[in-house]
Amino acid sequence: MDIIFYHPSFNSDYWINALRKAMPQVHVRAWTAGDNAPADYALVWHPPVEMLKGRKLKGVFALGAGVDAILGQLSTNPGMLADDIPLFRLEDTGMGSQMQEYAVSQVLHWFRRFDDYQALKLQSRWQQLEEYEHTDFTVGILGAGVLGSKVAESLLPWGFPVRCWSRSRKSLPGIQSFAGPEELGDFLQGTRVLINLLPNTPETVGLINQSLLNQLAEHSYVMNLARGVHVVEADLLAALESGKVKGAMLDVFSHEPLPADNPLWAHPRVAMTPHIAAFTRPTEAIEFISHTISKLERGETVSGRVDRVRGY
Ligand SMILES: NC(=O)C1=CN([C@@H]2O[C@H](COP(=O)(O)OP(=O)(O)OC[C@H]3O[C@@H](n4cnc5c(N)ncnc54)[C@H](OP(=O)(O)O)[C@@H]3O)[C@@H](O)[C@H]2O)C=CC1
Ligand SMILES: O=C(O)C(=O)CO
Repeated sequence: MDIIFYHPSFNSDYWINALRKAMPQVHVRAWTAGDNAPADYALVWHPPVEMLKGRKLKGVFALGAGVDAILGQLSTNPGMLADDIPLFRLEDTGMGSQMQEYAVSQVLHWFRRFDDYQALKLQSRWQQLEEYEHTDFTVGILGAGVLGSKVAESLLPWGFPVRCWSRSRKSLPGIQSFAGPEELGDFLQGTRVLINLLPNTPETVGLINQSLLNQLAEHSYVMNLARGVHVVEADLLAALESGKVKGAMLDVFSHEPLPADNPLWAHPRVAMTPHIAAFTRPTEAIEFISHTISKLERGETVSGRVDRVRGY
């Protein structure tokens, strides 16, 4: 069996060696331009079209959780991957716990008013503020998939009311589930902290806009951990100006790196990180991929297959 590997920024030698160790019976090679030799599987992130075009593969693995980039490539280059070649993505593989750390630390930061205390500190002011109540700090998570459900679970032990919104109804202990567009309004009403973990699809682009933000609780907080295109930046800035939204924590942006003249950089109530909420962890990712390939080779059912029509 042959596997080809391409990632624009990962250390290919490291990955190839680790893949060979995990699957000693398999020939793994880094794909380079002009390599048209046959392969059974491709492991990719932002692959050049020519890498996949015309290949008769048994499967393609995206080396991340989101498949918006590769599906975007496919929509402009339909011949890049035949419809019958399955596309897989990484499910958790160590990203869940990273998302939990990010979300819990930021929710606690807002809940304990460290943002307000930092602002006071910058004015050299010693002032004790009124405490927030857990009951006024409902956390609502957009997306209750692999990562959203893990984030939801991690917030429960801290005493926050937690709810999630997804396409299908969930049954997660202690978490209120809202499903579909008809229940979005009820989900937003009373949500104080909104965490986004939706995939980037035609239905979710621009979802976090003026209309959605207006439905949140007063002095709410927005955390975007999914994709920049989910948020209409001008609407978020307006909601911050009006005070409807008190603070935002953004990991992802419509244009990455965020251009130097973007007003989000200078906004005092916007915190940001450069798309680091969750990294692909090689050990866990390779375990997932090798396990999935073994099952596919045995004709068994696997999880992680992307529904290309649905978009995630
Ligand atoms: N910032 C970063 O470093 C990283 C960001 N990400 C982003 O996180 C996203 C989520 O990852 P993951 O949890 O693994 O994805 P999943 O596919 O497991 O979960 C997606 C969730 O979104 C819900 N959903 C999708 N479309 C809609 C819709 N139209 N209306 C309502 N709910 C919808 C799904 O509902 P249902 O369950 O009913 O299908 C599901 O609950 C990725 O797509 C990626 O963009 C991922 C890793 C790192
Ligand atoms: O896995 C993903 O989708 C990512 O965004 C990793 O940065």
